[in-house]
Amino acid sequence: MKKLSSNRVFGGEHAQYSHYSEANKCDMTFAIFLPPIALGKGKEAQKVPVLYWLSGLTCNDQNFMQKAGAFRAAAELGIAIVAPDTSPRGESVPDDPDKAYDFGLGAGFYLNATQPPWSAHYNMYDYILNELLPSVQQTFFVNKHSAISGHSMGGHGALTMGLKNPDIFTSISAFSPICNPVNCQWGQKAFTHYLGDDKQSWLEYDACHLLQNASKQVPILIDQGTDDDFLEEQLKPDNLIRVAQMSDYHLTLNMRSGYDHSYFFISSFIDDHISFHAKCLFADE
Ligand SMILES: CC(=O)Oc1ccc2c(C)cc(=O)oc2c1
Repeated sequence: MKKLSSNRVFGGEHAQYSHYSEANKCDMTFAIFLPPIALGKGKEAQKVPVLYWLSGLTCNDQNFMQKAGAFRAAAELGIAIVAPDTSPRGESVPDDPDKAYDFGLGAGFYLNATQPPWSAHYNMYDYILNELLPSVQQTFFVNKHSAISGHSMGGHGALTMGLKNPDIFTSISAFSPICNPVNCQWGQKAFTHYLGDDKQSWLEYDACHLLQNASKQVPILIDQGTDDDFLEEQLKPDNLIRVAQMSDYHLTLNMRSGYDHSYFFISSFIDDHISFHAKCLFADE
């Protein structure tokens, strides 16, 4: 693993690293925030839990770290934050021929592609679960407790990865998530390319389907702006709420009046999400 940058922030450290991913067959960059307590400032260092943050379309490891304003709360509560990139990258990695923002580079949709040419590199699900999590565990002063959050496409990633791995993630949260990708244009385009025409195979990465079939109720918090341009056509939180009610799955959805899809919205409520995860991450201490 190679360290690319380091900054002191709120008494902790923000750093970027690069490492080779076997799943994605390319180098992947990720960012990590370590709170002061994990660095042992003046005292003995303590292992801290980790919040994984999955960013949305067009983003990389830096958008959340530089815009969300999450470090004060994470430093005070003693939580590390890890933000991976949103897709494989590099000369050998294919991109959308039309260079659209909703597919290809910057749009990995946190799944394992099964269709060529995408399947050679677009395996973000395996990368995060089987490579990034173990590497973070081995390299940094963190404990085994993990939670997951994300925005938009990354909210879809947080919901699907969290629901598929209820024994790994203590809690799931999302801002403006794509809640039902099999029923929206962003999801249908990406899933057709990455997974093929068999719509049955898409369900493995659809939060509504996964929630309906969940074996365990992992706590879920969602915040959604009412003035989000993508709310009706792409995000569809009502579909998730309907399934949750039918399945008796208790989740919290806050509709936030006047907020849009941007990091202005995320930064306004990120402290609530960090506190929500802290309750679950520290529950057995
Ligand atoms: C930095 C930033 O604003 O990120 C951003 C903007 C727009 C979107 C859209 C439209 C979708 C998504 O999944 O993520 C996303 C992220």
